[in-house]
Amino acid sequence: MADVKKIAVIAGDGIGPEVVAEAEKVLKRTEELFGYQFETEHALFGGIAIDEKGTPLPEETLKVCQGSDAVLLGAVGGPKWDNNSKELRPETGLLGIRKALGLFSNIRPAVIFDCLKEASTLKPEVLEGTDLIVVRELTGGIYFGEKFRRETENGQQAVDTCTYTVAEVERIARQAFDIARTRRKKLASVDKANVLETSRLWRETVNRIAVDYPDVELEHVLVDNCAMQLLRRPSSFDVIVTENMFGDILSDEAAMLTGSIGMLSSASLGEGSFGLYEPVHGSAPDIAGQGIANPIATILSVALMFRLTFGYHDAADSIERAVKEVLDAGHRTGDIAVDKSKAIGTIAMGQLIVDAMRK
Ligand SMILES: NC(=O)c1ccc[n+]([C@@H]2O[C@H](COP(=O)([O-])OP(=O)(O)OC[C@H]3O[C@@H](n4cnc5c(N)ncnc54)[C@H](O)[C@@H]3O)[C@@H](O)[C@H]2O)c1
Ligand SMILES: CC(C)[C@H](C(=O)O)[C@@H](O)C(=O)O
Ligand SMILES: [Mg+2]
Repeated sequence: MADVKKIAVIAGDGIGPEVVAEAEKVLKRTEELFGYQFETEHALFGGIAIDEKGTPLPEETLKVCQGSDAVLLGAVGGPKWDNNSKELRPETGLLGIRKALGLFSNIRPAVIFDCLKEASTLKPEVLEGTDLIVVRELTGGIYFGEKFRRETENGQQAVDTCTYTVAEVERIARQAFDIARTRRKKLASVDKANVLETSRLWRETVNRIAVDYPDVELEHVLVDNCAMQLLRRPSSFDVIVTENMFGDILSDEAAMLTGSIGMLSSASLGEGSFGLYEPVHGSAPDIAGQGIANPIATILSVALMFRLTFGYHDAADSIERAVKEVLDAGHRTGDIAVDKSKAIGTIAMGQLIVDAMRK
């Protein structure tokens, strides 16, 4: 019997449905070319789920994800829901789904396509050879610590708590070391150990785990310095491992090395092969509905799904080669176009990539 892979598709808000539609065409083309079989099931998530179901993460959406081999996610959020209470925010649904599915590790590769060097705001010679992965801890830290407000004699006070346990740091550190082992064997652990207690625990724990990985060169970098070094010497980084909020910020910064946040894919993983795949970017309300969003981050997220969850390396290679070919041929969406007047739209870019896929 054919091995049919179940994929939950949660397109979300803003440009989410626009870029996910192109990624679904890539799934279809993969079936035709390679004979793999996918069964997709769509579910409501984010702002649209708040509007239609009264909650950003409906129970049935979670069930669809839990009953699938992988999840393909677009993006959530938008001004319409920005003033809602915490429970009725699309972003709360995103944190909820990551936690509920046990996705503690978020892999965000930033790879430079040679032909896009001129699209970056950095000088081409600084970018030369840049190929890094941010491994972001995804279910701990200040995102998930206790939050509340209280009245004080100086008025209202808001509290966000940052916590990490040794076990939480250990599992993400091991994963980052394992990834580094398959690459250039360099790991930068990023923290703020000069100020934060969670960072001191982070550093101690990473140092302890490092003993099991003598072949991997480890450096500790303070987060403010890392933000600067990423622009100064991006090619010297191989794998960067860091806590939740630092990883959020540094991965958006790393996106600009590649020319646009519209290029950055991601995988969120737990203990097994199950994964949630999404572009690093958000719902981009400023361009939503115009058909101009770059679908490449989402399409490359499908390639990551093939590699990391399904082991379909031939299909992943095909997608990545197709993206490179289309870019090499000079096709650009507005975010990566030097000459904006020649930019093509989301659907045109998606179709070019689908057409360039080969066995
Ligand atoms: N994973 C997610 O679902 C996710 C991630 C980040 C932000 N968000 C949410 O998205 C909303 C907008 O956030 P933001 O504006 O800070 O970040 P954003 O990533 O949505 O947009 C930042 C900038 O990048 C551009 N951009 C993003 N993706 C693009 C693409 N594929 N092609 C071309 N240009 C692209 C946008 O037009 C915008 O100018 C907020 O509600 C935020 O909470 C969601
Ligand atoms: C939308 C938001 C909650 C999310 C995060 O901070 O994790 C986003 O910025 C991301 O990078 O996936
Ligand atoms: Mg982010």
